[in-house]
Amino acid sequence: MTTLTQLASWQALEKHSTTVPHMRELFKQQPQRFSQMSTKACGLFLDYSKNRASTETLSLLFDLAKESKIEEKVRAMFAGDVINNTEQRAVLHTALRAPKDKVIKVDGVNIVTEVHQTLDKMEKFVYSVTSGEWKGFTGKTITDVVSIGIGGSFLGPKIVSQALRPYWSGQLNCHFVANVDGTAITEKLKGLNAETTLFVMSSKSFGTQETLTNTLSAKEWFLTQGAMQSDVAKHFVAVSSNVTKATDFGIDASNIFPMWDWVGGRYSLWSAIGLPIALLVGMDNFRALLAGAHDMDNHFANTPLEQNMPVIMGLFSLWYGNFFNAQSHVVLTYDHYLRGLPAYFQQLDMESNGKSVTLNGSDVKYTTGPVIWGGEGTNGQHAYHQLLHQGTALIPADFIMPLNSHNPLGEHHVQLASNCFGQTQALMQGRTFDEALAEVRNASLSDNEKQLIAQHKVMPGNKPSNTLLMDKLTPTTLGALIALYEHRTFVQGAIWQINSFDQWGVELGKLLGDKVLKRLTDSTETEDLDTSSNGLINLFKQQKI
Ligand SMILES: O=P(O)(O)OC[C@H]1O[C@](O)(CO)[C@@H](O)[C@@H]1O
Repeated sequence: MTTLTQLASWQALEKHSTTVPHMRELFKQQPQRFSQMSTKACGLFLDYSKNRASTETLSLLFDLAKESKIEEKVRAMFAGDVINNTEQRAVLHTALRAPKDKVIKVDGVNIVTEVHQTLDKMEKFVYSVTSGEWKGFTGKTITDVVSIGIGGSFLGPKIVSQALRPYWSGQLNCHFVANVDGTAITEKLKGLNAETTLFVMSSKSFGTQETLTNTLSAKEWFLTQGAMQSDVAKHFVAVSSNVTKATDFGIDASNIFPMWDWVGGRYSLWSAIGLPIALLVGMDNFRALLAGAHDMDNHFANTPLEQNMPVIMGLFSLWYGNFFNAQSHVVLTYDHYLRGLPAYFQQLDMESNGKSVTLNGSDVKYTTGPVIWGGEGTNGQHAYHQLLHQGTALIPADFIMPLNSHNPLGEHHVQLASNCFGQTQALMQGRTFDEALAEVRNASLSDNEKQLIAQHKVMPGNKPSNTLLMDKLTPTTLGALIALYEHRTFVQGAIWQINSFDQWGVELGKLLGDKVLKRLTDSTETEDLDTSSNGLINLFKQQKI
């Protein structure tokens, strides 16, 4: 494998990076920049004109994608090749949204058939619960769902349910529990009625401490509310690839929804892990979510690199990380329903591309995944946007906004849009010293004071952003949007020559946590670790400082 930094396109980009003019200049030089640097796919519109890129930049970035054999790597993923080389697994979240007639084989079995069998099982279950056919242990209809899971088995269902709030059928309410902190489950259970509560336990491995502990506590609570052990089957269902462990745990075999090794946790909301979503919005809307993602899969797999949205977005993020030392990337959603999306993209990208070893085991010699963070516009404008505009760090931004609101209330949406577009403009053009001085010209200040104020008002601009628009937030556009970010993550990982589909760093945390747990629960003083760990463990045992 040729080292990434030895590629001709990489070296050309390195040289070129020092020559790209300020974006103000680029907009002057290229009058058609907006139409030339925007694209539409799967109900999404991407304006990428506010990036530090000339036509030459773009062509060099696409050269890098070609030299990195992106198209070949995309084909390998879709075909089910074992691209997760450290776990010897195929990576086929795309199969979860493939139509019924598609054939994708893993170990000789057409997994699309299994996927659709599971979707049908979900459909029956969702109907049974929402129609009131499914009864709790005292014969009452289910009103509340408590979804227990963590990581990918939590964040996807939670964020998508939140985003699709306008599509909730209204029969059910859903509560999500992830943290092992007993406060989380205690607070969720307050006010719930065991007779009308259904627990969905989501764990691919069925071995995750937080989820097992929370489920046990939920079961204990359930049994203290007048229910018997034999009632558990009416109130506990599980989603897992480990059916044996789930049945051993006491979940009725008929209440277990399967998932598979070829789906990574952070890519699993499209599987039965999405059951809480389907319970809330109904199966038609869940299938629409899958259809939107499938549309983006087709776009990604079949569109030339130059018009390929995930490729374009992936390349730009890499451009700033590797050639301008950007260490983080901000996602700003101008829609209250999408307020959780930055956290979802954070997990997706940072768990995937937070790697420092290449596929063949050598240390990477370049920056890989950035810190992904963000929040809801306009709130962030009155907080951390200050640093985006005038801080010393370069932080590329994605602005995401539906053109039509689900709640068209007076002037709210037009004001929201003006803020969104205004921010991207301000980031791009900044404010020069002369402009700042002109603004304070008439202030009753001395010349020196005016100069000083103007100096503080200077904004360098040239801060890159993408703007993603959609007509309206629907299950379909949301599916396409999330799949877009999944593929953007793939593009970057593929260019960096890393495995975006394992998570050994997280696994080590789990392992050490288990070892510490043993020490915390035995009665002897801990002396065999480093002095800090010994000290902290022993303080915990004493239960006072
Ligand atoms: O679904 P499981 O097996 O309980 O795992 C939960 C999460 O734990 C991780 O393995 C690491 O935290 C995630 O990738 C995964 O989504």
